[in-house]
Amino acid sequence: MSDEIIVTGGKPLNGTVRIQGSKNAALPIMASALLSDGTSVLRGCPKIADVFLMEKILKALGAVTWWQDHDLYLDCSRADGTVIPEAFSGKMRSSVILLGAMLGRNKKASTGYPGGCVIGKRPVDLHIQVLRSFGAEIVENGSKITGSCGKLKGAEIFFPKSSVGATEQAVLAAALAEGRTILHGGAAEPEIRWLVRYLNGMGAQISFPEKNCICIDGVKSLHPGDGVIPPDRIVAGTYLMAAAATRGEIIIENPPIGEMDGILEVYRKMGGQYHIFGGKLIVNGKKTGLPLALLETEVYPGFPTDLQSPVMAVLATISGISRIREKIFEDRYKTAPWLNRMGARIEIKDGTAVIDGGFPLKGCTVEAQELRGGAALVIAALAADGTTRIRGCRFIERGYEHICEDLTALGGLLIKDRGAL
Ligand SMILES: CC(=O)N[C@H]1[C@@H](OP(=O)(O)OP(=O)(O)OC[C@H]2O[C@@H](n3ccc(=O)[nH]c3=O)[C@H](O)[C@@H]2O)O[C@H](CO)[C@@H](O)[C@@H]1O
Ligand SMILES: C=C(OP(=O)(O)O)C(=O)O
Repeated sequence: MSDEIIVTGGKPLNGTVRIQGSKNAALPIMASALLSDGTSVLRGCPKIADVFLMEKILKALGAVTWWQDHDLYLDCSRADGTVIPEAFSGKMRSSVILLGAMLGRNKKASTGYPGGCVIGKRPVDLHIQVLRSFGAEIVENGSKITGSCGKLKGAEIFFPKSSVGATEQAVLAAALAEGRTILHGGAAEPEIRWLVRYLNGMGAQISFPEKNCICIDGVKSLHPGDGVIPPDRIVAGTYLMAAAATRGEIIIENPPIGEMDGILEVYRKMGGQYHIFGGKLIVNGKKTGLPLALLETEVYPGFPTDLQSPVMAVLATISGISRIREKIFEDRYKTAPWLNRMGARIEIKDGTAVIDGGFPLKGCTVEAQELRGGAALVIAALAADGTTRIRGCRFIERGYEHICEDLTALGGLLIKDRGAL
């Protein structure tokens, strides 16, 4: 079966776009539904492959789920399963954060190792340390992680490095644990705050007493949650980069503007212009044209690793030498050879991408090997002359609900080709 996006490029984007709900906010909030015996609602939830997969896992654990438009209902009254099928866990990184919630609920949990984008080693040692800190016994046996516990007990945890997933794991485990948990040096990404807001809406007692510190007073029970999933800052950033690469002018109707400082700063350094009016982000990418001496990916509020490949595609359109150093995931440069096939000149030297930009990009056949790398290929294809066939559309669909429709409405021409079924 064909699994391609066909892009006819060469035209500046122009028009207005709305941003879907955030994948990385929705997934841990779905996990939090396991902490109550009732029906939780996620409003404005994106209909993307990873959300559908998390829904399948919750169903395998006994939840009953349904959708009303973009509102996802999760009835977890009988979600007492303790085993995540390996076929599901291996397809998604976020499957691992269910362990804390499952242990909190059912005292037992087992899963295969998590999958997700292949962008580096991505170990789970911090997740396991976190769960052990709460008193859980965790055994790793070849392909499985198995946990058991009595009542989880609150703990003081010092994270040796910032990890979004391990922080979510700790917050989910602590919500129903006995006593107080204090997390030092956990991740500060906005998705953590969205999870906390949702859990507090369920009756959890979580606060941020000072910078880099989260305090969770465990409660005996939580009621079901009901909350909105925020717009996706990475999707907003992707469309911003698409406007920059094509020197287009677009309006983003509902940007999560408070979460985009690091992204907008880099866009501005490339010569891009924008202003905010009535909560909308008005983007003028016409003057994009300045190379970046060195862009480093950072934890929040710095420039996010998830937009590293999209910005690389933009830099390929800008004359001069730019450099990108990926500091979070050591193997997140897989898109560079495909961009080179389109006419870019990118070399990876000692963990740094050196982009000699401004050479014309030409449509050809390329292959997405992971989610954001795939989005970067879409951006390059929009800026290229001619037609590009991007294989591996399924990776892009893990996180983008309607990238073809959105960018076509902005004047790009994208067609999904699934071939004969
Ligand atoms: C579903 C989701 O929200 N995914 C996001 C999440 O992934 P994820 O939660 O997997 O990323 P982490 O923040 O945990 O990873 C940060 C770094 O810590 C390392 N690490 C992580 C866990 C661990 O147990 N041991 C360890 O060494 C990782 O290999 C990486 O180098 O945050 C990443 C960093 O912002 C984003 O790129 C992903 O889009
Ligand atoms: C790396 C990503 O996702 P995951 O952690 O789910 O693989 C991403 O969203 O860019």
